[in-house]
Amino acid sequence: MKTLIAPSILSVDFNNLQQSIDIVNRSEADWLHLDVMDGVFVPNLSFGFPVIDSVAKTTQKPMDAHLMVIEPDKYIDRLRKLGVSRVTVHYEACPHLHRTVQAIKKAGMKAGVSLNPHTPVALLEEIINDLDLVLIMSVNPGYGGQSFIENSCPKIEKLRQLIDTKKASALIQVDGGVNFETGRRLIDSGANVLVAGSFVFSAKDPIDTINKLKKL
Ligand SMILES: O=C(CO)[C@@H](O)[C@H](O)COP(=O)(O)O
Ligand SMILES: [Fe+2]
Repeated sequence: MKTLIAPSILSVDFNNLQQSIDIVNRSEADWLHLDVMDGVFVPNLSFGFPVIDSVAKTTQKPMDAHLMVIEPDKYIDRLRKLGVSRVTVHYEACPHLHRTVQAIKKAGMKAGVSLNPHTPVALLEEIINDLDLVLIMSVNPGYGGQSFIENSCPKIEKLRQLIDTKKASALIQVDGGVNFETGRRLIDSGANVLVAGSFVFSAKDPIDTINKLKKL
């Protein structure tokens, strides 16, 4: 399948948020990645419902919410009402992961599970067939602009093997430190969806950068 690109607005200038949404709208991006952080699951706060509500009004791309929060179940209904298409929760934040995944799907959204860099893919064995997406964190979640963790490529190969063995259909998304070079290697390892934040929005020509990532 073709690689999907999900630009993250975490590192944009929020004084000019509309400008960044327009960039993504005018590009060949597939989804718009929204990083929600609660300052508890990760050591940072980002944005929540008021910002997602504003974004929802003008984005032409499906909204892909990456919840770096504890107790994500509390937010599922409001995300659905705001028009979010996919919700990804963290394995490490969900003691009742199966229940959380079912609640996301019951609300009519696609369900993803994210793994921190230290969390083995084998832990998804009993739930992989219920998932629409697995998000491999290639940095420790919490901040944009960090360097890529090399172990992410062999980890994606293991996940691809698990998905194939189980005849599952989950997409493999990767998030953190993605650029042309790491992006190429991630695709070769089996990734389907690349999230890119600072690489896109610090580029001279963000639209061209998104379109080139798409062609990797
Ligand atoms: O989830 C996160 C960070 O926790 C990401 O989505 C970042 O926004 C990616 O930023 P870059 O590494 O691409 O700058
Ligand atoms: Fe993210």
